[in-house]
Amino acid sequence: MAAELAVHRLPPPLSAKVVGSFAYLTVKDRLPTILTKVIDTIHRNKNKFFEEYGEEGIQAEKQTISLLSKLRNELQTDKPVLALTDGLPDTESWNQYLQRHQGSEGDQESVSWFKSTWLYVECYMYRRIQEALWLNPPISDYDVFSEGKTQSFFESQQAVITLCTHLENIKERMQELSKNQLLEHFNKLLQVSLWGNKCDLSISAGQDNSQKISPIDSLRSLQPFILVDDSNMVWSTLISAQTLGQSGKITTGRVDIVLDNAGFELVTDLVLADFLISSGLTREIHFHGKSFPWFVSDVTAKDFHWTIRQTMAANHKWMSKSGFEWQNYMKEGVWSYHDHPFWTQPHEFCDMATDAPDLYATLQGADLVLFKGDLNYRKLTGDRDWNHMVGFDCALRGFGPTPLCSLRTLKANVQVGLQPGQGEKLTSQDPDWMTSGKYAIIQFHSTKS
Ligand SMILES: O=P(O)(O)OC[C@H]1O[C@](O)(CO)[C@@H](O)[C@@H]1O
Ligand SMILES: [Mn+2]
Repeated sequence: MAAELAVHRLPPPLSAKVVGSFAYLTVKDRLPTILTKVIDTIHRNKNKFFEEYGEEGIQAEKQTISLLSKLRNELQTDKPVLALTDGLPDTESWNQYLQRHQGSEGDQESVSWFKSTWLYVECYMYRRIQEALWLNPPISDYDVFSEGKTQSFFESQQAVITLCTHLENIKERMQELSKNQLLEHFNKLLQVSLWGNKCDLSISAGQDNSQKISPIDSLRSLQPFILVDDSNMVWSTLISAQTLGQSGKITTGRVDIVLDNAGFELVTDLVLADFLISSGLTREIHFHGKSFPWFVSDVTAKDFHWTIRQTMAANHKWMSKSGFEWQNYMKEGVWSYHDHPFWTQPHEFCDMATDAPDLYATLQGADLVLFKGDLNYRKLTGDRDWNHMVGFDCALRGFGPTPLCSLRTLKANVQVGLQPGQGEKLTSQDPDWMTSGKYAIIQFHSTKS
């Protein structure tokens, strides 16, 4: 890997300072659009705040909107990024990160929305939204993105029912399935979880993203759009995590799923996780979500538990049966939900071992970690402008707590581990292949690099 890095000088992180780049268009257009939608959402809920909190609620609504309008102006006029003032547990680490970014001379101007790195300013925007709410109790814990996330769930009901019915059919016959049949079902549900990632609200700045067609029937037609498919490595990692105990009983491994979006995507992850447990392939699943609302549609603890409750309450027997099963897994500790602050900070994952050694150690306890989505891929690879043929292990720059796999639909112009000529061919066929969400990867890395 070191040799490869020597050959491929470390490319710069993507930044909006490159006029016309995808980062530039995101910072110039999409982030202000998202902020405007947040302001509109808060304004639209003004009466709700009044009903719940009286005059205080109105004051808080007004104050929050003025803070967010100020934030939008800073963003649109490329002002210096400001230190956080809300005194939350992570405020210090955010402000230290900003100081490091400003360099020793404390050059404030150099860290502005269009001059700094895209990954940093985009993460920072969501943390500033949190600050605006946090500074204005009693609406501090209002989730400005909840309407979009719940809508994505409700509008995907048909697909959810199809998925839960499909899972039920497998579970009914689980004992008689051959290993090949098990592998086939695994590959299908891995791909369903992969394509569930198309449904994220930040890329569409909140536009409709519900899943309308059958998630199973569409797999065959989507197959050609998977640019890297290491699913066989994922399968063999699961199998090799199984050990034969003294008593002749097979014990299986632990899989961690670093979640991305709520709504339909979360259901696809829960279905995959249920299959891993009910097939006996895995003994335990740790889910990792966000500790506050993030990138419009990312999963918070509230979303996670709400989704299980909603599935239980469905008036479709296989859907509600799945929901009760999932609640049971949580109760028994077979499944657990975690939300370390690191996931809502701007760090590249190669810094995790130093910046969040406790989280790194947690992930080392898993036999496999699945990273869902585009933002996680950007952080795995440092959001850098890599040559597409650079190896995934090289781009990870030493991050490797345990064998890992990225399940990602491409929504940002970062992609490594392609074959010679593959990137060029895609660019000639489909110029937006890196950002349209049409293409995907199942990209694996074992720690034995
Ligand atoms: O929900 P996902 O798959 O992480 O997608 C979020 C991505 O969408 C974008 O907002 C699109 O540019 C990226 O900034 C971000 O990485
Ligand atoms: Mn997301």
